[in-house]
Amino acid sequence: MAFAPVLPLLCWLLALCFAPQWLQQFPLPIPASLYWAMGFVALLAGILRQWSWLYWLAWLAGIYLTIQSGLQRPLSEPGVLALYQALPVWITLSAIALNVFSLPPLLTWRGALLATVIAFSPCLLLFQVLATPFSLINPATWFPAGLAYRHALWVVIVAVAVIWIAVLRYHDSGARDWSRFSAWFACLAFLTVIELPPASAWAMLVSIVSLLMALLLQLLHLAYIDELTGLPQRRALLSQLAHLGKRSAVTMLDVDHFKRFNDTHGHDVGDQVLRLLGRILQSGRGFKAYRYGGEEFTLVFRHAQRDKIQQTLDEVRQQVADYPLRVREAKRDDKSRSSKQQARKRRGQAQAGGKTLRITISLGCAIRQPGEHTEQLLKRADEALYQAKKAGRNRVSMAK
Ligand SMILES: Nc1nc2c(ncn2[C@@H]2O[C@H](COP(=O)(O)OP(=O)(O)OP(=O)(O)O)[C@@H](O)[C@H]2O)c(=O)[nH]1
Repeated sequence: MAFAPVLPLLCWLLALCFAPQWLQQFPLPIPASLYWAMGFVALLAGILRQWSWLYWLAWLAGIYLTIQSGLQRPLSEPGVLALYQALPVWITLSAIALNVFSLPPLLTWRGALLATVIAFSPCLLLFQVLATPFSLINPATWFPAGLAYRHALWVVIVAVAVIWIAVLRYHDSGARDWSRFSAWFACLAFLTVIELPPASAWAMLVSIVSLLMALLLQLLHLAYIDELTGLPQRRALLSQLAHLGKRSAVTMLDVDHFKRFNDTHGHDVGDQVLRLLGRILQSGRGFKAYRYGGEEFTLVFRHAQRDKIQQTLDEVRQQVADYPLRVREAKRDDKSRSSKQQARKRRGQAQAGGKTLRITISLGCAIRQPGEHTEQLLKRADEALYQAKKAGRNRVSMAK
């Protein structure tokens, strides 16, 4: 899913390679409608409080404005070539800066000023066109014009893209970061096919759609993914249960003595345990895991093979029990154990020497019976979990 925002870029590049005439014939509503499209995405991002998108939309709008005002003329005109050759440098440096530096909240004077500067700074390059005699830089004198320049540009695009992709893969980046990569790539790719009439509109469209896709995926993420464990949360579970097949099973899973664990080691270490569980369950095979709420998780199986399910659940239980959890925790004395104030103070603290802890989980599983409603199925799984707790914890209990 993280790569989805790159798809519009790939489609456009494929069309550029294999059907450029189709791109030229396709009636694109330009240029004002693209500003409207940017405005729409900006409005959506604002409503969803995803401010970082607004910086990138300001960046895109500035580039488009500069292209529309300065590059819709023959490259042979004085200054136009200089603008054409300075623009990729600006696009790349500003995109890197937007990615690397932490941006202030947009609704502060610093944020608003920065967004304005981002939007209008490429227009400064227009001075290369509008006031050639006063231009301070003239990249046209740095590189030879023509085909050699295009080839050099492609070499630079590919080199930067390879490094960028490596960084995104290394950080396991999400759709948001891939959409920004896509927008940067589209803007630069446009400069290599500048003579195709609607190329700038296509590049902008690709960039806007990439940013929009990432925004919608972010929305989906906020609605369905639990921030702490990275697992889908109860809302996602309920929509999955609505389409549960006849042959299926549900397991409720709960960390043993988690309250005591929290009280002893602090809320931060408790969170660490939930994160670890999230990782283990996410990598589990044969089921889909959800965070039901608190320290409870739900596993959904899409088959009803009792022995296989029991074996899988036992493996998960054993994997958790065997996992040595390395934590750094605060030192504390016995008195503070009972003090709520101290416990609150310890939240957010993770100091002193490291320690290895072990946790266990209990699991209760119910296999769906013919005609059984999912609420009833969940209830039976919950009862089985209760049985597992009652029988001494760290075990799997299968409902009858
Ligand atoms: N650290 C952390 N603790 C949480 C979170 N959500 C719920 N909890 C804690 O989980 C604990 C749940 O405790 P209980 O439901 O009493 O059950 P338990 O201590 O696990 O005992 P048994 O289930 O009987 O083994 C409470 O102390 C909650 O504060 C969370 O997101 N992070």
